[in-house]
Amino acid sequence: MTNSTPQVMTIAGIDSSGGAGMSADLKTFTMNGVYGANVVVSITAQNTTGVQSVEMVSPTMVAAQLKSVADDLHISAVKTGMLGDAQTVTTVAKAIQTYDFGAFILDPVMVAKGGAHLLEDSAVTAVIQNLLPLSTLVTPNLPEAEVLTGTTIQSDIEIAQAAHQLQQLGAKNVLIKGGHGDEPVVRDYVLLADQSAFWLESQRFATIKTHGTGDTISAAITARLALGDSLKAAIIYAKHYVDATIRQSINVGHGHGPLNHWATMDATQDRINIVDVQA
Ligand SMILES: Nc1ncnc2c1ncn2[C@@H]1O[C@H](COP(=O)(O)OP(=O)(O)OP(=O)(O)O)[C@@H](O)[C@H]1O
Ligand SMILES: Cc1ncc(CO)c(N)n1
Repeated sequence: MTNSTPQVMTIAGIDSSGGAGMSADLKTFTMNGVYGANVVVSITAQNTTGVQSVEMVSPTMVAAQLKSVADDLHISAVKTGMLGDAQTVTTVAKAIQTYDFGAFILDPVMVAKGGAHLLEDSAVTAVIQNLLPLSTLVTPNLPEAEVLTGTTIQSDIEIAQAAHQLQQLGAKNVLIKGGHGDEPVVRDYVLLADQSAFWLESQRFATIKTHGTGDTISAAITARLALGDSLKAAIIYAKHYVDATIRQSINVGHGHGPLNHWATMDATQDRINIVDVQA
């Protein structure tokens, strides 16, 4: 199907306040010039102060949505977000093996900014066994990288080791996000399939309005891959985009407010340092 509009898909939970999960993904897709399909695995009653309630969609219904999209659309990159439980994880893994959705970005969402658990503990093994080996790129934050590798990560060396371990578990490429913490410089670590590695460094923007940062960077990577970027270019672009959405902040809600998805990227070009390292 040549010349069709670039189409991507998010498989995720929906946040009623519109800032994280599927809503962040769709806003990012739209702002970055790709068409977004959406397979809903859970509904969350959520706002910028926390998650009040979660209801899972049945695995049968998740599978039906995936089939409907596969039967009609031409998806060239797919990302997953909140998956909730082991049954959903295995349902999604089966679909990714059955259909050709192109590059697969696995954002292993576990805990919301306010502390609510978005993945049952019993589902972590399912993610490791069923999804990591299928992933083009896995994008854990530091706590998620610790859970997936079963290690404690405190130093740069431990971050690099965790990235290697995630590759050994089957992920082709790894992005470990460093948004958590309060150091003045935010540092994300990237290990690519060819064993090249680099840090993406930016000044931490002093704000609590970071609802949906992880969803947004992984959605932007997904969009850029569908537009034809190399993975490295897509990751660097996405880092610039999420940086702009954080800095050009908007005022919504009373807690961890959402990002400005229509932020412009012109002023951010010099803000991200790319530091190559020996993997
Ligand atoms: N205060 C900040 N200033 C600048 N960049 C930030 C800030 N917080 C997060 N980032 C960047 O946002 C991106 C997402 O990182 P983060 O570690 O917050 O992901 P996450 O924990 O998965 O987010 P989520 O809350 O969506 O689960 C990374 O590129 C990170 O460097
Ligand atoms: C539904 C949903 N997915 C992902 C996240 C993480 O940002 C969240 N808070 N809510």
